[in-house]
This record gives sequence, C-alpha cells and structure tokens, in this order.
Amino acid sequence: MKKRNERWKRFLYAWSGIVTAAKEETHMKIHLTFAAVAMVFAFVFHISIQEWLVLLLTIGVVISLEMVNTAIERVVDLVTKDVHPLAKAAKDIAAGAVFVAAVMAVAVGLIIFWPYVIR
Ligand SMILES: Nc1ncnc2c1ncn2[C@@H]1O[C@H](COP(=O)(O)OP(=O)(O)OP(=O)(O)O)[C@@H](O)[C@H]1O
Repeated sequence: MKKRNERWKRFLYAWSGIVTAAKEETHMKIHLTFAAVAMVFAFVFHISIQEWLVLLLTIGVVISLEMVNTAIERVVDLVTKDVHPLAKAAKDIAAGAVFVAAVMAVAVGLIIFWPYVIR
C-alpha cells in the first residue's frame, strides 16, 4: 500500500512539473498552442495513423525538451547568479536543443499537412 502511494506521489510530482512549466514558461505556452493547432488540423484533414504517430512523437519531443531546458535554466540560476561561461554554455546548449527540435517540428508539420492543403 505504501509503495502504491509512493508511485502515485511520483506521478503527482511529475504532473506538478508539467503544470509549473505550462504556467510559468512563455515558450512552453507557445509550443502547447502550436501542438493544439496541429492536432486540430490533423483531425480536420483526417491524417493517416502513420502521420499521427510522427506528429505525436514530434510534439512529445519538443514539449519534453522545452521542459528539460526549463529545468536546466532553473538549476543554473540556483547554482549561480554570477555571469559564468559554463552557465552560458549550459543554457545556450539546452536552448539549442529545443531550437533543433522546433525546426524539425516545423519541417514535419509541412511534410504532413502540405499535401492536404494543396489537394
Ligand atoms: N549566469 C549566466 N552566465 C552567463 N550567461 C548567462 C547566464 N544566465 C543567462 N545567460 C545568458 O543569457 C541567456 C538568456 O538566459 P535566461 O536565463 O534569461 O533564459 P532565457 O533563454 O531567456 O529563458 P526564459 O525566458 O525562459 O527564462 C542564456 O541563453 C545565456 O546565453
């Protein structure tokens, strides 16, 4: 019973992290908005099951990376308020990871939806 409670607690902590990121991070709100719009398009255009799989995976990668980026930013700010090249590198690399995923997500969106738009 105790182990079951522990598992539930972990789930709640993870959920609380998702809610915190969604409430406090502007970029997270932007990603969630784009994800919602893409899913509306997916329903409207009746995309295939394979296209749904790629779309959901892409959305998951972008949102997860944005959360990891947010976590890295907060840990860096917790460790030091001073200007430090390692702090800069950590934040810039994490932001770069989100950027790469977001650019790929735009490419995936175009590849999936463009044929439906011009049909
Ligand atoms: N302690 C630091 N030392 C050196 N450079 C830093 C430091 N903190 C931030 N920077 C630089 O400033 C940039 C912006 O950092 P900031 O903490 O404002 O995050 P952000 O990318 O604006 O994200 P958010 O708006 O979500 O907080 C970083 O990408 C980094 O280049």
